[in-house]
Amino acid sequence: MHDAAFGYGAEPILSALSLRLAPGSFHFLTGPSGAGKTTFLKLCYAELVATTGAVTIFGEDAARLDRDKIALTRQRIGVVHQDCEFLDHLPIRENIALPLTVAGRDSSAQDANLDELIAWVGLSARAQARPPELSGGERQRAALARAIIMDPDLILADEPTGNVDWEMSLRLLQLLCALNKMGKTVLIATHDMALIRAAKAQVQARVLRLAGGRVSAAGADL
Ligand SMILES: Nc1ncnc2c1ncn2[C@@H]1O[C@H](COP(=O)(O)OP(=O)(O)OP(=O)(O)O)[C@@H](O)[C@H]1O
Repeated sequence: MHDAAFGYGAEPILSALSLRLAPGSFHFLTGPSGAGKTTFLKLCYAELVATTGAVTIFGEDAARLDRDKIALTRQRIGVVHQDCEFLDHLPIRENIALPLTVAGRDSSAQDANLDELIAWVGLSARAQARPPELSGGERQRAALARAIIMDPDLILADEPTGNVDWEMSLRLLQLLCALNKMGKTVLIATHDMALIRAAKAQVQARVLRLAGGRVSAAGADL
């Protein structure tokens, strides 16, 4: 991001954003409620376009991406939304496979990979359950599996541990740390300072703080 700003109306929510998420890095994004964390993630996903300045995603100016390029770019980004929504009439296994279908890939040809991923997030026994039958922690793990089914380079997670207990938070964190160790860039928006402390024992995590529309960090990568 280079001197990027964004506002939903005339007032900027975010301004003077100049930072780089290096490939393979692990960042937390913190800040009070309403500071703009979700908005920041949406800029990283090209769901919103900077009002001024530039947001560059995988070397491309997000403001100049056409529809096809946006779709291709998003295939390289896995998003875990704050309120992980699913299609309630489909089993969780099919929900996790949905991005493959949307991208026109033959999900049946990737059955083994899909089952391996479902096992990796610990949901094999729940694969045929419908989303409303899952616990909060199971839903979060399903949302993570769906976010990484396309093998993205960048993972954006918005309060991924917001609705789960501490044990499940640690489990989700371990999955995200493992993905980072596989080379994926990870950005997690969270209020949870204990989670950040726990991550620092596992990966080289940097913390970005959003306040007053500006981002600051202790790390050298700003
Ligand atoms: N679609 C929208 N239209 C107008 N204003 C919005 C919209 N989405 C968010 N906002 C406003 O932008 C500001 C930042 O919202 P955002 O959701 O990015 O904050 P946040 O830091 O993620 O908050 P939280 O921690 O509560 O999830 C808030 O004042 C919010 O009301």
